[in-house]
This record gives sequence, structure tokens and C-alpha cells, in this order.
Amino acid sequence: MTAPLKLSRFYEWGRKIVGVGRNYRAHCAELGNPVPKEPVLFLKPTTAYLPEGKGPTRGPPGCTELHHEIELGVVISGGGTNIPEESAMDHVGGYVLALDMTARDYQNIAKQKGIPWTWAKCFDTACPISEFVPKEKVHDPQDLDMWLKVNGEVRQKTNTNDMIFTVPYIISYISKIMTLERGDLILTGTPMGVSGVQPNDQLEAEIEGVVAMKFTVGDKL
Ligand SMILES: CC(=O)CC(=O)C(=O)O
Ligand SMILES: [Mg+2]
Repeated sequence: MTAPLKLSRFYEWGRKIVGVGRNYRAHCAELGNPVPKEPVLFLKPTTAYLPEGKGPTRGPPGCTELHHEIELGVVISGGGTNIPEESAMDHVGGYVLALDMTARDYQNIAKQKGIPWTWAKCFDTACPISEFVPKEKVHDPQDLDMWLKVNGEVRQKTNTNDMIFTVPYIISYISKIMTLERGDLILTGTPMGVSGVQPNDQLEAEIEGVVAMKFTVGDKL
């Protein structure tokens, strides 16, 4: 008999990673992007997963501007299509602290050319994650203090109540376009303060009182 799949190991299941972009006003402003009227969505492949302790995060070949983006990650426990916002939280199994590592140089090129963000967002190790936090340990996902330091210096700091689109809204919105499945991860967008990192930089991040993690930046892939 095979062992039951544990939700805490969701990153081994091969389910999708859905990214939400531009979900904090100050972050839209710092990159000169308009504040969206609807969530901006993109996908990352599951080969981007990098659980803590499994090595460094690395930019794609030729990348000259690798940025950190700290984000609250929402892990789906019960799938569905056309999920109503009112019951969306019933589909959440837990959370992770995540980094949506982004090759900003490639993203800027993609924006200019009007082509997808694949080189910018989808490279191996582009999604470092903390250990899984069961839903019961988070009182309110819309009231979490989180921060990221590079070599001990705070670069990003926010409370998730600054999100433009809330977790239930995002779940409902995504599920109108694609079926959400048990084990999917949603990255809910990054706050202000994204900045470039270099090989050997030490990244430290925390959702205060909930979970913390550390990663090193490695050489390019
Ligand atoms: C500009 C971006 O990279 C969008 C994004 O991922 C975000 O978190 O915002
Ligand atoms: Mg992001």
C-alpha cells in the first residue's frame, strides 16, 4: 500500500504554481506599472520549487538583474472551478512563505516586446519556499507582518492587509479561468522593496510569529 500524500509535501505533487502580480500599490509604483483593475496572473513550473535547505536560488543564464520578491503563498487543499469568494477559504489547506525570484532584466525585455514572462519567472530554483504552515496556525491571512533581509539589511517589509486583492478574491478569480487542484500554490504578490541580489548574498525572510526561512544566492544556472 502506498503512503497517503501529505499536503505538507505539496511541492512534490507536480501541481501548478499560480503567480499574482502587481498586488501591492507601492510595488506597482516602484516599477512604474499601473495599478491593475483585475489580478495579473502568470504560471511558474513546479521545477521552480526550491524548499529550504535544498541549495541556492540561481538566476537563468545571462541574467544580470535577479530580484527577490517576498510573497505569502497559499496552498490549496480542496480543488474546484468557479469557487465563490464567500467559500474560497474552505479550499485553503495552509500557507508558505515564498520568494517569487524574478529576472528583472528579462522581464523588462518581455514587457517591451509584449511576450510572456517565461525567462523572467520560470527558471529552476525561481520559487524558494519555507516549510508548510497549516491553515489553523494563521488567524488571518490578511493581517500578517512579513519582511525580507539581504545580508542582514531589511529590503521588504509589509503587512498583508496592503494587498489590493484579498486571498479569497484571488482564489475565486483564478478558479474562473483554471480549475484549482489540491496541492496547487498561489503566490499572492510582492510588496515594495524588490531589489537585485548577487551570488553569495544571504536572504532571510519571515512571516512574523509564523514561519521563517533562509536561502543563499548561487551562481547563474
Ligand atoms: C512585476 C512582477 O514581477 C509582478 C509580480 O510578480 C509581483 O509580485 O508583483
Ligand atoms: Mg511576484
